[in-house]
Amino acid sequence: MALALARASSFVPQGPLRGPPGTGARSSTEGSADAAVIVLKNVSKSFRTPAGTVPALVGVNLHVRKGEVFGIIGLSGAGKSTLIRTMALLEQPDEGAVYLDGRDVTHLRGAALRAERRRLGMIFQHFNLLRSRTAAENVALPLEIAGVPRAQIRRRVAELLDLVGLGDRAGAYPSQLSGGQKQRVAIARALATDPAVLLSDEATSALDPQTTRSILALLRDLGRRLGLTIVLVTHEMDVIRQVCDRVAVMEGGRIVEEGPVLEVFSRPRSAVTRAFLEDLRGDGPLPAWVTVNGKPHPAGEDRRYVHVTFVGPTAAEPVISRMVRRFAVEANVLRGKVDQIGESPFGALTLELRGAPQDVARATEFLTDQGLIVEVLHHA
Ligand SMILES: Nc1ncnc2c1ncn2[C@@H]1O[C@H](COP(=O)(O)OP(=O)(O)OP(=O)(O)O)[C@@H](O)[C@H]1O
Repeated sequence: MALALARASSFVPQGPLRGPPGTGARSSTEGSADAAVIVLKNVSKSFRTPAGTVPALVGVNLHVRKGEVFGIIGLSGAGKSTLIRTMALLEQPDEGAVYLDGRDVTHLRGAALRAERRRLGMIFQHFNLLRSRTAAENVALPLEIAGVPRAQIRRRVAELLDLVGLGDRAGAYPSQLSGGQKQRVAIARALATDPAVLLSDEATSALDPQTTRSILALLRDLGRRLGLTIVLVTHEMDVIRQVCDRVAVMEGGRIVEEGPVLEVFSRPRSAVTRAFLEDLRGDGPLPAWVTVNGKPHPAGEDRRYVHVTFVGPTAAEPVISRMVRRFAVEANVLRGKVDQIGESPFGALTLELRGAPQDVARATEFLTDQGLIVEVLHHA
């Protein structure tokens, strides 16, 4: 790709990567390969409303590493938009500090603030394109504001539109483009000033599932090709599943859980994370047809209900059939999901195991020994 987005350092100062100051985070090693690009340290933010003060962020600590896709998920009102707007330097915290490439950018103003913002591209749920401008003119806008010469703008806009697969729609107005195409234009515009970080606030929430997949694949691809760091806010765990490396779960302005996506999906700790994952993990309450008043039936028989999660290589092994052959148990699959998290296989099954208690217990142990994550749901 001609663009190969040769980092346009002429108008975007590239600061040295330094470790974030004293967060206690794993990435605080000076100059390490996974140095944090964005660090938030004890960030709090409230809004005053006629009804009183609304705490939107409460003591938030997090670090986003260079080159990763970092997801932020939460229910409506959890504080996600306020958090990403704080990262985009569009909101200033009441307390705490924000670091970009190791520099404290919490209280910048004027030209210094504008220069840092150019390092942070942002895309939105409703695209925010100017209707009176063509796709090319929308992409050109940040370059015009940055004072880039006309000929250079023309070249770069063409490259950016090619990069997002819209080279042939340069002259189209937003009203002539589909939702997915509009978001592609918005992505090209966000990349125009060659940011280090792309911040996405519910960028796929207005799109159908197929278009969502193509936009997420584009973001993932751009992240890899350009060495971009991507932070995305969503209320859909499926978006996190498809594209993120790590995830933070928010509730009531706080981060209640954070970790690599595979780990959080395999062993969710908080109730809100579990609720988000119920469909993907298939581990809600037992189906009504195996329960009476929430208890398994028929009582008195030797049955155990287990939820097993397979991740990585174990997902490809016939572990359940081996268990049935080896132990005097029968296994009834009550529900299940087999899918992928990023590029790793992931499976989750709820099983009813029938047999003598000692056989059922040994079979359950076997599943754990084979590397599956096993939760016993009910023991009749
Ligand atoms: N400008 C504002 N003025 C007053 N209150 C605000 C403002 N922005 C956010 N809030 C409040 O702060 C809290 C967090 O809002 P925020 O928009 O960050 O949450 P969210 O997780 O992004 O929600 P949603 O998914 O609905 O957008 C909410 O109670 C919200 O009403």
